[in-house]
Parts: sequence; C-alpha cells; structure tokens
Amino acid sequence: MGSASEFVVVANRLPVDLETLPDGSTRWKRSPGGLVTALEPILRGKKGAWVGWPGVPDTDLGPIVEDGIELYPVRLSAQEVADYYEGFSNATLWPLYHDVIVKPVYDRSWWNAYVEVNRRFAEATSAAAAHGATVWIQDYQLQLVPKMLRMLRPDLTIGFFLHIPFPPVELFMQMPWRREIVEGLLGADLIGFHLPGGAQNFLYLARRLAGQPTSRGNVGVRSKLGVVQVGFRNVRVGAFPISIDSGQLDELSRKKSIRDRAKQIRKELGNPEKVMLGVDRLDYTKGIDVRLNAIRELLEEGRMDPAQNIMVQLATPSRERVESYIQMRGDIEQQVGRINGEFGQVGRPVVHYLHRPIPREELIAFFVAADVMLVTPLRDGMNLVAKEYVACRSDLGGALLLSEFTGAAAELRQAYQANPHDLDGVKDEMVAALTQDREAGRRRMRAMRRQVLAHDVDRWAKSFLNALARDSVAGGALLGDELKA
Ligand SMILES: Nc1ncnc2c1ncn2[C@@H]1O[C@H](COP(=O)(O)OP(=O)(O)O)[C@@H](O)[C@H]1O
Ligand SMILES: O=P(O)(O)OC[C@H]1O[C@H](O[C@H]2O[C@H](CO)[C@@H](O)[C@H](O)[C@H]2O)[C@H](O)[C@@H](O)[C@@H]1O
Repeated sequence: MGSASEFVVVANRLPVDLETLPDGSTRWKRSPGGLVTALEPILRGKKGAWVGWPGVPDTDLGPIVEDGIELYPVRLSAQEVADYYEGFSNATLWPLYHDVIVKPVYDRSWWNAYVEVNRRFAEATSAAAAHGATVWIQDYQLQLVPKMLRMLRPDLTIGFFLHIPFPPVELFMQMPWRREIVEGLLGADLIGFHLPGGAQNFLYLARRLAGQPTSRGNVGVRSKLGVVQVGFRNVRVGAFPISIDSGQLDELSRKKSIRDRAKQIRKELGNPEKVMLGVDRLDYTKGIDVRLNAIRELLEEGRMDPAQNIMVQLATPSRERVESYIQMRGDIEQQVGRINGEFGQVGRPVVHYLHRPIPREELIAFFVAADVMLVTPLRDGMNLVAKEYVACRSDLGGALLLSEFTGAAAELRQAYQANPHDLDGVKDEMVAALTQDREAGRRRMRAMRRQVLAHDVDRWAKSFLNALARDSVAGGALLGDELKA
C-alpha cells in the first residue's frame, strides 16, 4: 500500500461490494449502478485511491488494493446503514431529487446520521489525501463532505459531482436542512451536474439560501452565471454529462463469442420477430411499470402480436429494505404475471423477467440481441444503459425507445423519444420503434453512435478535472459547454 494519494475519489460505495457466501467466506463483487460503471475505468487509469463503504454493515477493514485501485473502506454500523443510506439518502434525498415520484420522508434522526457519516467520510478522505491532492467527491449521499473536508484540509482542491438530477427550487425548499446542504456543497471548488438545468437550479438556490444570514453570521455568497462567490473563494458550477467506456463496449460487442451468444439468446426466446429489452436497477424512477403497461395495452388492443413480440426485463436488486422499493417490486412482479397470464402460452411467456445482476459479457450479448431497447424512466440523472445499448450496436441494428426525462435524452436526439407520463405516446413510439424501416433505423443508430463514441467517460472525467485544475473560469463558460461540443 502506497502513502497518501495525489488523486482521491470519494463515493458512498466502493467499486466492489463485500459478499458473504453461504459457507461464511467472503469475496468482492462489482457494486451496482452507473456511478461505478463510469468511475472505475477512470480510477484504474489514474492509479488513484477510492474512499467508500464496502456495502455491508459493521465491517472493519484496513486499506486494500483491488484491481490496481487503492481502496479505503469506511465502516458503517447497521443503524447507520438504516438511517444514513436507506433513510436519509434513499427515502429522503432520492425521491426529493427525482420529482417526488414517491413522497420523501423527513426524519431528524436520519439527518443526524447523515451528518455523522459525512463527517466520517471527510475524516477518512483527509487521512488518504496527500498534501495539495485533488479530491473528487461523488453524489447525493455525501453533500456535506466538501465543506467538512475544506475545514479539515484547506490545502486540497475539491470537486463535487452530482449523479442524479438537482431539483427545482420549489421542490428543494421542502428540505428542512436545505441551507446546510447548499453550504456543504459550496465547500467545493467546482460543482458538476449532468445537465445545465441542474446547474441553474443550484445557482438559483445558492443565491436564495446561502446568501441569507445564518446563526454564525452572513456567509457572504454572491452568484453570477456559473460562479458563486463564497467569501474570498470562487465556487464554479457547470454541466458535465457523464458517459461510458464506449470504445471498450464497441470492441467487446464485435467479439464472435458475444455475437454467437446473442443469436443463441434469440433462439432460446423462441426466435420471435422482435425482442424488446429492459435493463435497470429495480427502482421506481426507472419506469419499468410504464413499459409493462404500454405492452399490456398494445396486446389488449391487438396492436402487438404476443407470439412475435417478446420482452426481456433484467432487473438488478436494489435498496431492498426501503419500503417504496419493496412495494414497487411487488407491483412489477404482479404486472409481469398478469401479462403472461393473459397473453403467454405454456413455455412461451411474453415477458421474461430476471431479478439478478447479469455478468458483463452476457449483458452485452443481450444488447446485441435486442431489436428495441426500452428506457422509460420517470426521471433519471443520465441513464448509462441507453448509451451502453448504442455503443454495442456496431451493426447499426436496433432501436432505442428513450424517455424525455433522462439526462441521456439531451444527447441521443435520434432515439424514439417519449414522455413516460403519456402512455399513448409511449405506445405509439414503441410501435414506431418495432416497425421502423431498416435504413431509417440505421441512420438513427449511426448518428447516436457518433455522439456516444466521441463523448466517452474519459472525455467526461477530463473535462471535469481540467476545469477543476483551472484557477478561474469566466462566468457562464461552464454552463452547457459539453452539450454544445
Ligand atoms: N440486471 C443487470 N445486470 C447487470 N448490470 C446491470 C443490470 N441492470 C443495470 N446494470 C448496469 O448498471 C448500470 C446502471 O447505470 P444507469 O443506467 O446510469 O442507472 P443507475 O446508476 O441509476 O442504476 C449500467 O452500467 C448497467 O449496465
Ligand atoms: O449504490 P446504490 O444505492 O445501490 O445505487 C446505485 C447507484 O445509483 C445511482 O446512479 C446514478 O448515477 C449514474 C451515473 O452518473 C446515472 O446515469 C444515473 O442516472 C443515476 O441514477 C446513484 O446516483 C449512485 O450514487 C448509486 O451508486
């Protein structure tokens, strides 16, 4: 293990989760979600350190090296997992930042745990970072860390990136601890969002909240487009749409073994005319119910032939002890059962549903096998699955049905875009994608691939880190630059 690191990523989760096997032994497995998908290749390339939680409570681990990355595990007790992770992060912040699709719960004891755990992350990061190091803090679980870390270590350069949408002021104002969160974020030198809209929402809030007098006196915040002045410091705010390792996926998807597996998958599904695919964490924001409702209504209306149109839903288990997730899982599984009960045949279900993570190469084979990729979130910061599908279609085949309410919709303009709240609209776009003209489909896919292959995760990280390294940026220069490129 080396000494303190020059570059440190801080995220709620480490890129790997510690898994306990039935015989009591343990092993590391890849953590779920797009944050890890995006950041893992960056860290491996930069030989930095990663501070995070190993995914299981009450685990004491010293620093370890895994796959070339130095990992600094942060211990969380079972109570902290319940209050900070399942409670404040995923039953308060997550629904509030995703358009209150379910009602956020505001609970002071959860907030207290959030403050305490953020402090522990700040201390662990302070111990891992070399003098003058660059620290990149990730996501909504750690919004207080920038300010806490700055107080511990004024020598550091601190970046923060939010992977989920930042809500409009009308929603954010519900938060009882709204000022503390805004001030926490303003401890960073650069705050990044996926889209200009999120950056603008934050700038508006910073003006409205952080400039007001606090119990400790006025913090002296002034903001102009793209820059917030906090005392003598400039905090820059910008849009940096995240992406994937497009080149690697493109390459893997061309492998003979994967193309053969894709053909075999279609055969195992009974060689239907069309295969539709959904790939998500099992989360209510992902709109899995929207696509299932659309399919059921199209079947009922006779606009979709159940013998020739098959759907596969691959759903990674997620946040399984949070009430809204438990309820949603029941609803989705009921919907799947209802469609198969009404329209399936023995040995020929219409919807194939797997509730488990799928190995990477198998997932790529599914992308290659699918005629229509169904991405229908009610709200999603980016949605990397949409970009992964495009990166895997070097054959220019396939079609992408994409919710307008994803960050990815700003870049993938040639997808079949739909408003997930307008079920008739979703059904029409689904039919259009299923029946698209081959040449028109290839043109759409070619244009989307140009975007995804040019704007990969490496470019995302470089654009953020280069901006972070720059001393000052003219006001407004960061808002939406990446989207214009
Ligand atoms: N069932 C699954 N098996 C394996 N990987 C999955 C599965 N579902 C989603 N993933 C992966 O998890 C990541 C999800 O990222 P993203 O779409 O941005 O959403 P989120 O981070 O909210 O889960 C992608 O890299 C995707 O390939
Ligand atoms: O750690 P979990 O609670 O299991 O959740 C997994 C991750 O989900 C979220 O991902 C987001 O980041 C993606 C990459 O930027 C983005 O494409 C997607 O729209 C977001 O939902 C969450 O933000 C991460 O912190 C979690 O690790």
